[in-house]
Amino acid sequence: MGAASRSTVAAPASTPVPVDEHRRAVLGAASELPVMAVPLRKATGLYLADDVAAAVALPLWHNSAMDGYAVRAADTAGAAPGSAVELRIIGEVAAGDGVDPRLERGTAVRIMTGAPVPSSADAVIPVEQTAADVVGAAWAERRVLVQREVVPGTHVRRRGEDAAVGSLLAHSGERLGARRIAALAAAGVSEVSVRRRPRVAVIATGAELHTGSGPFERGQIPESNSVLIAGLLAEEGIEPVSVSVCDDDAEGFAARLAELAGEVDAVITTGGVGPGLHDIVRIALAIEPDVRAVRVAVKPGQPQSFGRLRGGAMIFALPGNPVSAAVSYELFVRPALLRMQGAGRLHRPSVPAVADHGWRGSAERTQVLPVRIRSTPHGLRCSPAVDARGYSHAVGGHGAADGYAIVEPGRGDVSAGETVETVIVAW
Ligand SMILES: Nc1nc2c(c(=O)[nH]1)N[C@H]1C(S)=C(S)[C@@H](COP(=O)(O)OP(=O)(O)OC[C@H]3O[C@@H](n4cnc5c(N)ncnc54)[C@H](O)[C@@H]3O)O[C@H]1N2
Ligand code: MOO
Repeated sequence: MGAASRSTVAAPASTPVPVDEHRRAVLGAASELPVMAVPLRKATGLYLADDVAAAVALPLWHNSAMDGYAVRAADTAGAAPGSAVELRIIGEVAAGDGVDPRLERGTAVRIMTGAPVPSSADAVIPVEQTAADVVGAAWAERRVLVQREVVPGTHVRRRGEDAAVGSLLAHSGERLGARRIAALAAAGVSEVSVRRRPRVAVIATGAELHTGSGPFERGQIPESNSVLIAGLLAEEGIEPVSVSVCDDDAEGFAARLAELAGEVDAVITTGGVGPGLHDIVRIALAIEPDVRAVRVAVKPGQPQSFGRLRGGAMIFALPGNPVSAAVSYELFVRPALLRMQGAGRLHRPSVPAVADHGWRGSAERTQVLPVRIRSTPHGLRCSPAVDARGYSHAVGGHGAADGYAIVEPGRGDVSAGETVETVIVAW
């Protein structure tokens, strides 16, 4: 069936759906992806599907926090500048040494930072707090002068004080960032259970789109939405399996969708969701029973479709206006992709910022305004990165935005000095 014969398909229902309601619907349609075991060192950026316990204690051994002397604290009783206690040095333990020299009364062991503290010692004296060794030919002939009394535990990092064996170091739903991965590596974990990353295809639609560097014939524009969406995915650690640009051929687009629907977990399209004659995405999706066209009460990003294609993949059909596509991705697609990965946190934190300049608000829709955000000693300040009167096309200004101001419907205009909620998306 050609584009013309489908152009009578109804445009999205005209009652706009509030942002929260649409987000709930999108998240409700997103299901978690399968769990797999991966080597810890390959798991950066993935989300845990299980809690993870420390396989070994942290630290693993009582060990020295200083280069110095391992002693029995009781042997230093009475030590003071001017009345030093002399201890006989019976050996040395460096980091990595497996030796466990036995300290008798009045003895000490030269020890390095990180080396296991001998079982019979209970404190470490930093080398700076001792007087020079009396050097002889062998360890047994050396002496150290201690000028300060120490209590048991001094400069000893106790086994398990950071984390006991079996204690939970990470929880299901948490992202494996570098810090978390290092903690698990230190605790002897070598493999983790995670959800796999979504396989995502990106299709930008529009006959005007030119993917080269020009020259541009009248009506053509440089294509940027596929670059945007692929980049946003990459920021989340998702490498799209395919990125394509498709002209306004409804049949070709439908065939491509059918092909992808069995191969990927999600398809993200941009453009072609409006009520125009050539809005082929809306037209092609009209025959999909589980895909819904909606008008969301958001500015920008009103017309969009989402749901599940018959082949199984989720589809997010975003508006073609670049800022509308970016805002829709941020509000709806990103949380859905996170839900698919089993992430515990689906939304970025909202942070208040004071408006440097006022702007025109939106009476009926949630306004998502690209803003530049700056940090001051008195908190965050923000100013519009685009002209708030109309910016869904303003891909240039949007590129300079650090985040979005989220202004609830009905709030009206924002005046300079007022506080607004923002989400930071680039810093
Ligand atoms: N009669 C009506 N017209 C429009 C309505 C409406 O309600 N009634 N809604 C407007 C709104 S709001 C939006 S948003 C757009 C949605 O339209 P489409 O999704 O069909 O987007 P297109 O028409 O394909 O493109 C819109 C705009 O964005 C440019 N674009 C598209 N794709 C790209 C790309 N990959 N890279 C760069 N720029 C792109 C395109 O050239 C257009 O300028 O509909 C309004 N109209
Ligand atoms: O919803 Mo459109 O995205 O306002 O430009």
